[in-house]
Amino acid sequence: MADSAETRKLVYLVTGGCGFLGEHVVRMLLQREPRLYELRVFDLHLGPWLEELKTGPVQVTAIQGDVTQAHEVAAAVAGAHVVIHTAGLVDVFGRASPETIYEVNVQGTKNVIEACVQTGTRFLVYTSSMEVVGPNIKGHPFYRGNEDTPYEAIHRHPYPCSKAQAERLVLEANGRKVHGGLSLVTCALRPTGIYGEGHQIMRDFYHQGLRLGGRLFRAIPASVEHSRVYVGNVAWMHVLVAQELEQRAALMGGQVYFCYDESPYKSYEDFNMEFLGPCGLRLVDTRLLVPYWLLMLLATLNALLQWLLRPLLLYAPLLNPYTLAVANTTFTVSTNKAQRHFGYKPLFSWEDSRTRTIRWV
Ligand SMILES: NC(=O)C1=CN([C@@H]2O[C@H](COP(=O)(O)OP(=O)(O)OC[C@H]3O[C@@H](n4cnc5c(N)ncnc54)[C@H](O)[C@@H]3O)[C@@H](O)[C@H]2O)C=CC1
Ligand SMILES: CC(C)CCC[C@@H](C)[C@H]1CC[C@H]2[C@@H]3[C@H](O)CC4=CC(=O)CC[C@]4(C)[C@H]3CC[C@]12C
Repeated sequence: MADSAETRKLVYLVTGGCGFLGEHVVRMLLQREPRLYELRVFDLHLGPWLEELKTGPVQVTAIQGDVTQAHEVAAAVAGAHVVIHTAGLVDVFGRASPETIYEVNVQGTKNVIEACVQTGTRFLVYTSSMEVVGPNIKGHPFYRGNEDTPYEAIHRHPYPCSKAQAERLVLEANGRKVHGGLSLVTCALRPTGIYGEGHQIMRDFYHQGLRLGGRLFRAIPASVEHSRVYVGNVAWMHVLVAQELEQRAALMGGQVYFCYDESPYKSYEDFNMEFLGPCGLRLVDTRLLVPYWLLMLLATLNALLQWLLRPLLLYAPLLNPYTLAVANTTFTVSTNKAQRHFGYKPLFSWEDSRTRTIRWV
């Protein structure tokens, strides 16, 4: 019954649908949204894996496009019931210029909102980030916080600034009249650091460990805790929000939700070792910590080198003053808002999430 042509009526658009998170959202929609008729996957770079999805009962339409181009976005949005906007430039390493980051993350989001308004699309789910809140430039810890926890959210880095601006635009757009006279319903999801199949930085750490003879050196004290969330659960939350937004518009419209699951609070490195350990790497004697002053010196040196070498080549290592500050500041989330508002429960247990990630690494 769920698969019959009459029940399949909805058109979804996923921007950034070929990214790390976007691919999981796309696959999750195909598995868990029985009302789906057409799924539009919009991305600057389309993945070859999309081809295999085209043989199923849902019409999968691959759209190669750029969110900074308003006309391309409007064409993709026209006729969609729901837009899940995950496209973004995730760059905390100085690979792209601040202008490009703003262009994609802020202007791109403006284009998506305006396209919804012009074409009459009513439901918009935005992938925001915990970085919209923190860690802030003062390095204040955010310990077991929720969506209402007071925190001085002050940033200088272009990535969190751009995500914060884009999130504000999305939330302010809630209630705007769209073409046809109905109201736009928007909400924003704030994942903490996402991990899982396709998490490139995890692979980079793995390869670095192999180059160092199977060892990694602890840089961040084990007492600095981070919340992390499995990509499958983040995708599931997006799908659930998209499904519930119409029925619960008054409650959910204009709201933000942290993405959370049962993944344990750990330091960035200890958490990564949950996956890299079973793959044969070890964190060298946990009492031997690289001194903070040395890390800061290296991070500053990296930033200087990046600036000096910019005219010649792109030097963008993982360690810079910003990533060091993020990695070195406790940021943990403890909330049940998503459960209270739209019945979210993680689809994948910690054990499942761990096993799937290890298999992938
Ligand atoms: N990876 C993480 O830990 C977290 C990610 N996020 C957010 O989740 C979203 C997805 O991030 P990831 O999947 O990790 O990144 P990703 O880089 O793997 O995916 C982003 C996708 O957006 C596409 N894209 C970039 N610029 C575009 C443009 N101008 N037009 C169309 N498509 C464009 C890319 O081609 C890519 O496929 C982003 O909005 C990011 O800010 C939020 C919190 C944590
Ligand atoms: C060797 C260093 C001491 C450790 C470097 C670790 C960093 C590369 C990563 C530490 C924390 C990560 C960020 C965090 O998980 C939150 C994020 C949210 C986003 O929206 C995008 C990704 C990221 C900024 C993530 C990026 C890598 C870290 C800075």
